[in-house]
Amino acid sequence: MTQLDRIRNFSIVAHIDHGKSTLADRLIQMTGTVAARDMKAQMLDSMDIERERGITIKANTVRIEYPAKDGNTYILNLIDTPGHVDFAYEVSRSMRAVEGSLLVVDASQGVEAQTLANVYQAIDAGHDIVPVLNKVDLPAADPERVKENIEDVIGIDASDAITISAKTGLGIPDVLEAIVKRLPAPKGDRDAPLKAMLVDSWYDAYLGVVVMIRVIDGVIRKGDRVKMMQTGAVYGIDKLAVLKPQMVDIPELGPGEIGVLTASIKQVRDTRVGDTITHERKPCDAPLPGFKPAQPVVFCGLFPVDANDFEALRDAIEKLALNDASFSYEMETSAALGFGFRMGFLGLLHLEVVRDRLEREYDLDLITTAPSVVFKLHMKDGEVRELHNPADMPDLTYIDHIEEPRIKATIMVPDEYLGDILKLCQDRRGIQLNLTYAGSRAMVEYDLPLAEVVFDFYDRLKSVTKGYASFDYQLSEYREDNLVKMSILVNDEPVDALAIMVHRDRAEARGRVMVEKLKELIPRHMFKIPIQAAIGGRVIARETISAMRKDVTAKCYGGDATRKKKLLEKQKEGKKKMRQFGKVEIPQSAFINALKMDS
Ligand SMILES: Nc1nc2c(ncn2[C@@H]2O[C@H](COP(=O)(O)OP(=O)(O)OP(=O)(O)O)[C@@H](O)[C@H]2O)c(=O)[nH]1
Repeated sequence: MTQLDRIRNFSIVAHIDHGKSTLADRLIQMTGTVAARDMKAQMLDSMDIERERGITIKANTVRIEYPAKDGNTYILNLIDTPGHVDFAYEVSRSMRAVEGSLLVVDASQGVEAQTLANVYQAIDAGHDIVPVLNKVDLPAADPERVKENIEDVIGIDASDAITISAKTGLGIPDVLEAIVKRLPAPKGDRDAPLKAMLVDSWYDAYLGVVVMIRVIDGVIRKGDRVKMMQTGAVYGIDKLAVLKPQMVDIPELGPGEIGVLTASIKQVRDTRVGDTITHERKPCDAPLPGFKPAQPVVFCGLFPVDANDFEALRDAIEKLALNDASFSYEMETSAALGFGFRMGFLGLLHLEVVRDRLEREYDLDLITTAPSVVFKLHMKDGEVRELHNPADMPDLTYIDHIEEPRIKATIMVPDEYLGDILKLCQDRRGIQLNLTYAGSRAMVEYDLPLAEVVFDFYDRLKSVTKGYASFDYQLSEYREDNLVKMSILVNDEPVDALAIMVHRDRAEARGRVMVEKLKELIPRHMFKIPIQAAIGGRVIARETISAMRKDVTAKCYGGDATRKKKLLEKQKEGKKKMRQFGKVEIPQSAFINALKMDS
């Protein structure tokens, strides 16, 4: 048995909440990789937000040593992958670094949209797949039905699926044996020139940039001088380690192995995921086929509520960018909001995570403008421009036509909610592509404009189906449509942060909803405030907030001074979350809430 024969590299693919992290924790625990006293629930979800929200964002990895029943000790490298649609690109890149997958399906639920999307990525990457039915401790678990479901919907053999409960530990030894028996060992040539794949990289406060690699051929050692084939940069390796999951130094990594290195790399942006690492002196012939870099698809403006916080915001964004190369940012000025940043994200969840971190970890109060997709403006002079911000929309007379990104969405939903889903998709300008059934669940595919999905589609989908629908999407193409910019005027002043691109046929309805919402969201002032939605110079919807005296202490007759003080303080507190537009104060929450559609 060679060294390679004792290695297994794998990932776990699952729909969100089907128990991937719990299973990973169990595998770590049962092999004694982490001493029981150091075991925290969800070992691999290292970021606070991840733990709080229970989602895995950054792919992590762990090396497990497992003494198998055949008497050999195997090295099992698990790469953890995120489950949410926004992070599909992270899934695809980690998949290329391993040979097999455990497909975890909740035995009380069955296959969901992200199970499908993730397992297809594993199949594309050429993986061998071991189906694992989790949560069999639940009374609603029906492993036999879910086996059939896997065979029907995914089309792989599930007859020897392993039934487990990651919660109680039932069946975990079978999973470990199956990894060794049913997944292939990696291939590679120790004597060939070094060829390693850059799988991931992140910023560590003590070590600087840490790079995760998978060695394909050759051997990498501490002190080696290596070259990144795509960027051409050369580095000396300072540290070589494996993750257990904490770093443990190791003198070398051979073919099939997964580990991390540090090499005085300044920022994560200097590393390209998918790049090939080789020796400077004796390089390999050809790099590995590249990865597609992550492309931001959702853009929005982020502005500090307090203009004095601009420098603090810049600082915070630069710090976050050290660790997350997947969002883009550039400075933006808005007539209404002052200085801020236009930022690009992989999806809405990504946007929320980044905004949350800025607010929480850096103690900033932020205004988020309407999320927008990238429109392509075909100008009359033949130029094609990308529009990241509706506020930058040029005069219509220069534009020949506008294209918008479309997606192919897959939605899985219990029968009884199908009608609601079809209506929701129809309302969002969807075109139905396909409708199939697996048992009492329907799988429907829609062609939808991304712009109609980025905002609150996912929330709506969850609420109309009481959480039972699952959803996944892929970008498909850019297509022409009748799109216009709708402006919102508050007290006759256009508020650029509320401008959106809409389909002309929907403009009136959207405009009406927005002005009605704003009427509720903007508090009364001492004067009348007209709120209008307009396309070009034409007003398409209008509401008016009537005037009011706003002496909040007026009702406190007599001398209750503390009560009066409290009220004034409360009002001051409220002010911090307001933004001044001309004479009108608009609460921070209005910017997002005005855009929510109730259809
Ligand atoms: N009853 C029961 N609950 C389980 C089992 N495995 C996991 N859970 C629970 O299911 C929920 C989701 O589990 P996670 O391990 O966080 O799911 P995940 O797939 O890693 O989710 P993401 O990290 O968000 O992708 C948690 O509340 C777990 O405690 C099980 O075998 N039985």
